[in-house]
Amino acid sequence: MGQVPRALTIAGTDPSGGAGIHADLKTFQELCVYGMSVITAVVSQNTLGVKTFLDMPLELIESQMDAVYEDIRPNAVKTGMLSQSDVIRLVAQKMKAYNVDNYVMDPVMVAKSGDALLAETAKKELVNELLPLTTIVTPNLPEAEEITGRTIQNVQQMKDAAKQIVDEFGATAVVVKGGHLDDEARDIYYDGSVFDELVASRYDTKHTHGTGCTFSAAITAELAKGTPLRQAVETAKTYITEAIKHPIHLGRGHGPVNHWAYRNRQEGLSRA
Ligand SMILES: Nc1ncnc2c1ncn2[C@@H]1O[C@H](COP(=O)(O)OP(=O)(O)OP(=O)(O)O)[C@@H](O)[C@H]1O
Ligand SMILES: Cc1ncc(CO)c(N)n1
Repeated sequence: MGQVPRALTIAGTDPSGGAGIHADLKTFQELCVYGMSVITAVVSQNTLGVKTFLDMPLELIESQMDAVYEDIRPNAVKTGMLSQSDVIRLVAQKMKAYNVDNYVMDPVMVAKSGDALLAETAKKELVNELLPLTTIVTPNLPEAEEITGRTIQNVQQMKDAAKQIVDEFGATAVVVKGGHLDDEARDIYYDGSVFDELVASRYDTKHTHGTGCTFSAAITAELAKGTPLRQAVETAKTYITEAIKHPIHLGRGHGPVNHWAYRNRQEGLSRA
C-alpha cells in the first residue's frame, strides 16, 4: 500500500466541535485523508457565539509547523483563522520556506455569530502576503467584499470579484460562496480562464456553524488525494450540501453540520 494522503489545517479551535480545526479534521477523516493540525488560537466558542480567544505565541505556531514538516509532509494545506498580522506573516514565511503547494485559504474574518476572528488591520496582510500563494481561496460574500472593496449583491458582481481576486491579487483560483445570497446556494468558481457555477438547493436551517471551514477542508482533502481542482471543488460542494441537508440538531444556536451525511450518501448509492 502506498502512503496515505495527508492534509494539514492551520486554524483556530472550537471546543463545541463545529468549526475551525475540529470541523477540518472531521472532514479529512470522512474523506479518507490523514489529518494534522497547527493551532493558531484557542477559541472559547459554541453554537451560540464566541466568548473569548487567545492567540498562540508566534514561536509556538512556528514550532508546530516545523514539527509537522520535519516529519510527515502534508500533500495539501488549508488555513482558517489566522487572527492577526504577525501570524499571517509568519505562516506566509513558513509556507514559502517549506515550498508548500496545494494551499487552500479560507479567509476567515467573522464567525457565524458575528464575532470578529481577524483583526481589522490584518486584512491587507491576508491579501498581500498569503493570497498570492493560494491554489484556491474560498471567501463568502462579506469576505469577498472586504478583499475587493466591492459591493456584491448578485451573480455578476460575484464574477467580477472572482476575476479581481485571481487576475489582480494573484490567487490561482477562487470560489466566491453565495451561501448568504438568495434562494439557491450558488457559488462562483473562477480559475483565470474558466468561470463555473456550483448550484445546490438552499436549505432553510440554522445548523450552519462551520460550513465554510468544512467546505474548504473538503477541497483540501481532495487535493491531498490528487483530485484535479475543479473536481475537488465539486466534491466539496456535494459534501457540504449533504452535511447541511441532514442536520444533527445539536446546540442551542447555529448547530454544527453533519459529517456522516456524505459517506451515508456514497454508501447508499453504492448499495443501490
Ligand atoms: N442554507 C444552506 N443550504 C445549502 N447550502 C448552503 C447553505 N448555507 C451555505 N451553503 C453552502 O455552504 C458552503 C459554505 O458557504 P457559507 O457562505 O455558509 O460559508 P461561510 O459563511 O464561510 O461559513 P462560516 O460560518 O463557516 O464562516 C457554500 O457552498 C454555500 O453555498
Ligand atoms: C476557529 C474558528 N474558525 C472559523 C470559524 C468560522 O466559522 C469559527 N467559528 N471558528
